[in-house]
Amino acid sequence: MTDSQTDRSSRTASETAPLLRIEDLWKSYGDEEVLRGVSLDIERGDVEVLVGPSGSGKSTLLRCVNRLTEVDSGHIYLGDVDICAADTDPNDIRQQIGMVFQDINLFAHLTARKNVMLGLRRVKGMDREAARERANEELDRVGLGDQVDSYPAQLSGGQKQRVGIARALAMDPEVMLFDEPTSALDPELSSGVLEVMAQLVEEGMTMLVVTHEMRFARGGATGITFLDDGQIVERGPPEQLFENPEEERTAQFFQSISHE
Ligand SMILES: Nc1ncnc2c1ncn2[C@@H]1O[C@H](COP(=O)(O)OP(=O)(O)OP(=O)(O)O)[C@@H](O)[C@H]1O
Repeated sequence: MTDSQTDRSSRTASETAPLLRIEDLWKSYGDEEVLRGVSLDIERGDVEVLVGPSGSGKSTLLRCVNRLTEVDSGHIYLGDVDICAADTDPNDIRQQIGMVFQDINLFAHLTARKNVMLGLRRVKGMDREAARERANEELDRVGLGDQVDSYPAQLSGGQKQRVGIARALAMDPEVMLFDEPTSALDPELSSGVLEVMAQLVEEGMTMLVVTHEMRFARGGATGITFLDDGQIVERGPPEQLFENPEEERTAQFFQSISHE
């Protein structure tokens, strides 16, 4: 058993307040109700995988958690901070809740190290040397210790994605959000990214992940949330959703993706 698994199983009652609480979230675009009363508690060390059909609202939910999308109503708390409150600075939230997107948006004119250093310098206010050292450490953590001086054009898609992960980790986030981090990558390039994500699971990182990688969901998730038409249909441990779902819609969904 790893340390992180021990930590999860030995949590005491006083420590069980969720790290992230999503409460009755509603979001529409025009007439389309995309999130319809979503509530979800994520505890420290949880790895929650969001699955659901295309257009069910998975990305929108992640974007609300990172304040990239404003909610219509409902609340999201990180600890006791209301992320959605008008006086909460989105930039503070984005340091504490790192996000990795499907599209890899690195600065092309900066090396991997400088891409990671940018936030450390500008947001954390670190001096150049400290930021350089920290960037090296984070790139090492994602297996790119030998690529710190490479420019994005010299890196594979999977390596670029790992630079993006290192950049988010450098902010010391409490939670990491992943929005289909491997779906733009060929299978062989995905594996390095999935290995880094598995390593973060081992380290006990709290993660909310949208992915079609069902092997990661089965092996790495502490919970699976099945979202359909903007509502949570079922949530439970991976064994339940994969093997013994309570809801017919969940069973149909997992059957449909097993034929893909
Ligand atoms: N900025 C936007 N403006 C208008 N409609 C949007 C916007 N973002 C998302 N939508 C719509 O909201 C619905 C849910 O989109 P969302 O991307 O959250 O779904 P998803 O479950 O992540 O889908 P996918 O698996 O295809 O990425 C879709 O119908 C989408 O077209």
